[in-house]
Amino acid sequence: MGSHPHDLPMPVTAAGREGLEALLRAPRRSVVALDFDGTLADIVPDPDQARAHPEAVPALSALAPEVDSVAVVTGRPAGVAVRYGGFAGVPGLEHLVVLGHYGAERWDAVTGIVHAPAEHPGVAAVRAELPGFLDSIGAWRGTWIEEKGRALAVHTRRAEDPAAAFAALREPLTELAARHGLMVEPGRAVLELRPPGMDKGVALTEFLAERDAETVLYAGDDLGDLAAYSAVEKRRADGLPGLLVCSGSAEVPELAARADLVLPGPGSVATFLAALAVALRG
Ligand SMILES: O=P(O)(O)OC[C@H]1O[C@H](O[C@H]2O[C@H](CO)[C@@H](O)[C@H](O)[C@H]2O)[C@H](O)[C@@H](O)[C@@H]1O
Repeated sequence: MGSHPHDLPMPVTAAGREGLEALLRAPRRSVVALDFDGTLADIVPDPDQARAHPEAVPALSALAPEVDSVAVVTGRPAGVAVRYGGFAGVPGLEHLVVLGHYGAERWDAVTGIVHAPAEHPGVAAVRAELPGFLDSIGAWRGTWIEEKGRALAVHTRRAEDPAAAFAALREPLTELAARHGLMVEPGRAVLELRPPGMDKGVALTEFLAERDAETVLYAGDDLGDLAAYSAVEKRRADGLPGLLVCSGSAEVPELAARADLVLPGPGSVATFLAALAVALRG
């Protein structure tokens, strides 16, 4: 990987280099949008123990005043991401926005309020059926259900063979979800049953339109981030610059293959964001 004049790592694609140049040239027209788990927070076996990397919030609070806005775009409930990220009341992050549940929920630091739609009725039905359903198809030891309020996630990271459990559960859970008007969102050793109609691409596109942004930097690590990648690629096809950053892992090669810049995990993402803040401050 080459180095940029501002001591920033050089994106490997021409489109990515254009995106970074545009961000450096016009930061006030730029949005920085980031996924939470795996990008700002290291992956851990228990989702309740996930926290922002110690360098992530200081980097974001240095960067946010230099750009139009910073948004966290996550599959987590917005309030959970705010808590686990430690995002509330941080100097520099007074205008942070957290788009939770793949954009169905929104928390604004300015108000401290989460806006959310009514719960999809299929979630209650799946909640009632899921434990028995998993038993009936032969529970994989170590799989467990995360209660997400507006969705339910079946985790396989703690199973004896996480990849085999994921593969075996994917089709039956997709059928269960479809019976109740839900969809399955696959992720890193997780299959989430959630309402359709929103994804990170829609959420990001709407946020960029709201901000009238010219340039976007999007960083993610998981399959759910591919929709946001597609949104940035579509904007680039329309002549609007963007930079796609991947918080890399062996678990999700699909994202690295489409990224302009692959960084080895949340610690490196935080270092990159801090360097970007320094470069923008001149
Ligand atoms: O969109 P994200 O911010 O990346 O959230 C997606 C899912 O993240 C969580 O699961 C992932 O992180 C866990 C903690 O590190 C890990 O144990 C799990 O294997 C990962 O898939 C969260 O629990 C899910 O609800 C989110 O959908």
